[in-house]
Amino acid sequence: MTAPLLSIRDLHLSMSSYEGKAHVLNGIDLTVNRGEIWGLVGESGCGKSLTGLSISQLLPSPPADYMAGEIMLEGRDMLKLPRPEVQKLRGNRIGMIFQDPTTNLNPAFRIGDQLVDVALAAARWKPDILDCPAGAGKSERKRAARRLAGDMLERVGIPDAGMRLDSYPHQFSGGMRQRVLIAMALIGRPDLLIADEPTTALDVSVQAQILKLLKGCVVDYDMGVILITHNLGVVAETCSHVAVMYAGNIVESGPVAAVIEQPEHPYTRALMASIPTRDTKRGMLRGLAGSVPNLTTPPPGCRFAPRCRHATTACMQGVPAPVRVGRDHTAACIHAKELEIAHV
Ligand SMILES: Nc1ncnc2c1ncn2[C@@H]1O[C@H](COP(=O)(O)OP(=O)(O)OP(=O)(O)O)[C@@H](O)[C@H]1O
Repeated sequence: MTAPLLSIRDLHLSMSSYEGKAHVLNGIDLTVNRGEIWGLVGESGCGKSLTGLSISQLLPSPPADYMAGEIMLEGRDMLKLPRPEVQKLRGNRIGMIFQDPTTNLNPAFRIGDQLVDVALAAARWKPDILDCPAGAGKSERKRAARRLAGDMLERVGIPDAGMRLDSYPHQFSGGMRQRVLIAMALIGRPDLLIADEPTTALDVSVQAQILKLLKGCVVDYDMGVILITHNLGVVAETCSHVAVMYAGNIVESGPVAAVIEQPEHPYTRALMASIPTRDTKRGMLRGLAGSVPNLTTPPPGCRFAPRCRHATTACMQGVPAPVRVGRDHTAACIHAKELEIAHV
């Protein structure tokens, strides 16, 4: 049997700050296969971005301290590999897209030059992405990288791609800049793409185009994707699977259809109930009371218990293990089964 593309097991991460050590990831388990788009959702501060940054090993240590666990990328543990090996895997296996395209493109350089630089760097690990003979000289490689940059811009839907290579970032709209970042992330043909809030800064029609583009790329490039978002609507539209995070734990995970249609963890239900729908009456929107706990001094047991209307003293006894509530569908709640019955 081949190893999954990504397998995270029991990952514990703490971050040091002036307040002390915050236990920001508290036993994360996540498996991503090729062809799957996993949505990582939860309120602000639940550990979504830190999970993404941990996979690509982009957190400096200190303040980051991996206390336990493993992050296996096709069978190789990112936490145990020597630094140059990690850089190599990050360079040729993992692509990343961040939220703000303005800060991730250099305003002083033409779009084409920035894409060419990324293509040439990626070709160090994967020479075959450049369509030129082995042993080609510097200028031939650069011409091939520019051809590839033009192809990628076209692939992500930039009109007149060849000409737009000479534009500067400020000459592009926000949606076009985000497409450039997607082209940049895909140019090295990564196996895993981590997209952290890639459409939050964009209007809804551009957001829909970008998400459609991502879905197409998963099929074309046979990648796995982790899409970090606050928006359950985006997850429902785009993802095949979802992991709901709360205060450093994955509290529910499974196929999108199962989790969205039959959420089993009280936190997921509360998140779903806070989404306005056509039927939501004025003044009737149910927000989620309270806030994510301070992770330097988290509550004992289930971290959601202080905000949960179903909590009992048993919930304070230990971190609940995920229980199976459906096919490939788990919820980390000791009351999940009984609540499921009450819910039907
Ligand atoms: N460099 C850091 N030093 C100390 N604590 C940090 C650091 N970065 C993040 N944290 C803490 O880790 C927790 C998780 O942060 P993270 O950015 O992963 O949350 P998130 O779910 O992605 O939130 P958002 O949706 O707002 O981006 C938060 O409590 C945050 O304050």
